[in-house]
Amino acid sequence: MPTHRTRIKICGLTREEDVDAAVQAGADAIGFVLYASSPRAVTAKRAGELARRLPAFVTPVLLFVNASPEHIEGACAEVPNALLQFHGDETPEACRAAVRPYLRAARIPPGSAGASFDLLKYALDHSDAQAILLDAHVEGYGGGGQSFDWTAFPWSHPHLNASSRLVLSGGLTPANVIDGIRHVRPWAVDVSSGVEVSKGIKDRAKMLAFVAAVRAADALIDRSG
Ligand SMILES: O=C(O)c1ccccc1N[C@@H]1O[C@H](COP(=O)(O)O)[C@@H](O)[C@H]1O
Repeated sequence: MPTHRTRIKICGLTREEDVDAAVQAGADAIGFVLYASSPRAVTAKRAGELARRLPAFVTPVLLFVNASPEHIEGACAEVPNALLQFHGDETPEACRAAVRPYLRAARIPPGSAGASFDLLKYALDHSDAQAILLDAHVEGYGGGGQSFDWTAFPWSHPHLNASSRLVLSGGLTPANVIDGIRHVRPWAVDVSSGVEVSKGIKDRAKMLAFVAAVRAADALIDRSG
């Protein structure tokens, strides 16, 4: 019996058929990118249309990068049950001001520089976030298909892991997600590029393979200790 069921978010969806396929594959959360510079950007109205396809217990996530309070409020009006994801340079105060549950992205520098990122301080500064979403530091803020060094941090620190506050993202694929879960032991994983045909267009077979790999990790990795 698995000791943990890793939650799965699939992000950057733009089409009805991809939303339906992601839900059928077993995603727990579906992300919509409300950042105009992203190739996966959707408008607030479009996010609302797509989110209304989601069944109960599948959470819509609205991703923002340095958005104005008006933009956030307008998008929340379209998707009233959304969890927010702040993926830019937002301060803890700006995140809190949205008065919604949110994920806060931490953008980890590549390679050995990752170890110099003070993740504990970051998590404490953003203690109101439901979870800290770990991503690689890339041009354009995110969605770059790049991984960071998963061995860079003391993941077993009680403030990070025992409180189930980590979401692993950044360059995850069906081929590497088991290894990522083994190293980081996150509450959830988040994928975009790794399940795509092209930016914003998802691949049904890759989404199924990704979910199957996460379930295999859950079966293989003992989280009871
Ligand atoms: O998807 C985007 O275009 C994007 C743009 C700006 C900020 C974040 C973005 N996506 C998020 O980036 C991570 C990692 O994505 P990937 O799997 O490496 O492609 C993920 O949280 C996406 O939600």
